[in-house]
Amino acid sequence: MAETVEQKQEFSRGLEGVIAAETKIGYVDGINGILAYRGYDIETLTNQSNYEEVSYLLLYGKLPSEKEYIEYVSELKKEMYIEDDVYELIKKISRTAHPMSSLRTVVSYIGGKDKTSVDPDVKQQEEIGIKLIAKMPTIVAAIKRASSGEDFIKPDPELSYAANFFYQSAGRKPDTVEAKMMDTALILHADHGMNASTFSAMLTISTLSDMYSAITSAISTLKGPLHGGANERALALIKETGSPDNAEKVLSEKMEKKEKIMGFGHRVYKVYDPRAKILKGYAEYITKKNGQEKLFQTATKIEDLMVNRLGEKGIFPNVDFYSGILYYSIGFPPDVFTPIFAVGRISGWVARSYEYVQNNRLFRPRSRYAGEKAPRRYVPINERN
Ligand SMILES: CC(=O)SCCNC(=O)CCNC(=O)[C@H](O)C(C)(C)COP(=O)(O)OP(=O)(O)OC[C@H]1O[C@@H](n2cnc3c(N)ncnc32)[C@H](O)[C@@H]1OP(=O)(O)O
Ligand SMILES: O=C([O-])CC(=O)C(=O)O
Repeated sequence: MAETVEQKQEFSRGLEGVIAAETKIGYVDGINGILAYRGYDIETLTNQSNYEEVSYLLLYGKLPSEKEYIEYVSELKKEMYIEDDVYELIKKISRTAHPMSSLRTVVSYIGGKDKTSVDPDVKQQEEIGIKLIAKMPTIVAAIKRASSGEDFIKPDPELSYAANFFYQSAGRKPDTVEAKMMDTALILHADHGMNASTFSAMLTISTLSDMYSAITSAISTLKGPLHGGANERALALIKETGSPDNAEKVLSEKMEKKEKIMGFGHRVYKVYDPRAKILKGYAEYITKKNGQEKLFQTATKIEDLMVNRLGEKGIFPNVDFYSGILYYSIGFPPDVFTPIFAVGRISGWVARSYEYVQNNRLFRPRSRYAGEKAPRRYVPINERN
């Protein structure tokens, strides 16, 4: 019998190193620690731009003119509201669900209300994507408030994307530094190559399913602790450690049990994640300002020990290690950290899914069969032991 593709080809566990798409959106250099969106490095964008502009850049491939910027922002403001039944749903499910599960359900529900999701053409996929970029902060803030038993706060059209998210979540307007920190965190999370959740969105849209479904898939994928879910667990580790003096003992116990240390390691970066460097600076600033220095000192002690032990293997803090301290210090509960990641990542999910579907080819890898050889003799039920 002729050899099949599965028998002939080497396979890559977890698709490591496999290049499955071409993109003009974002560039990740895991050896030199570089992350750039459309050619602009993240250090420049976080210093000089804002989330709305970065979102436009990811979607349309260029920085907007003043007119394009005003139009894009007003489109986001027009679409940022959610309806009363969505608030009701959020109230109901937030009694028991983790905020990431609520987010997944809410995006799916909104998709069910939108008739364009039935059989969208490519242009409609983009329009749905922009609606979701606009609504994401409103949805996540509402989930945060419902889970904490607080009343909802509607969006304020006078505020920027990041400030509005903060305002609806916290119930007060951010000061200038808080607004800048939130904006920076959202920019840093906006896009990151073909990470698992982005791949999940692209995979879904490659079947010509709709953008709501693609984003629902992405949220489901981001939730896991090996991906976006690590930020919540990284803070839990820092809090469990309690003080720098305990770090050695806590890490040794976990590593003896072969537990992964959350917020460390990366499939692509074998050096310090450039996003973690920026977030670490903000985490240091805000913990000092809020009298939570111990949290930061404990985190840096964990970092030092981890880098000493595993730096040679290319294991350093990733984006999820310091983001949690930052969010926590400005008042967000840990189970909302991964939904905040989703607020930032929504632009990348939409941009990459839209880019892909414009030049679509179904994703369909194969797996090597390692089971029993066919044909097996079928044993009737009364003869089986
Ligand atoms: C936004 C993001 O998604 S960033 C990533 C967030 N996830 C985390 O922080 C969870 C912790 N980290 C990890 O689990 C991993 O580093 C991943 C999943 C992110 C990437 O891992 P992979 O490329 O699949 O590497 P893999 O899990 O195979 O690990 C390779 C080796 O490094 C070790 N390693 C990797 N990360 C860690 C870690 N965080 N703690 C301890 N050891 C680690 C593994 O135990 C393995 O060791 P071995 O070769 O002795 O068996
Ligand atoms: O790229 C990855 O695999 C994970 C990651 O850092 C991200 O999605 O931001």
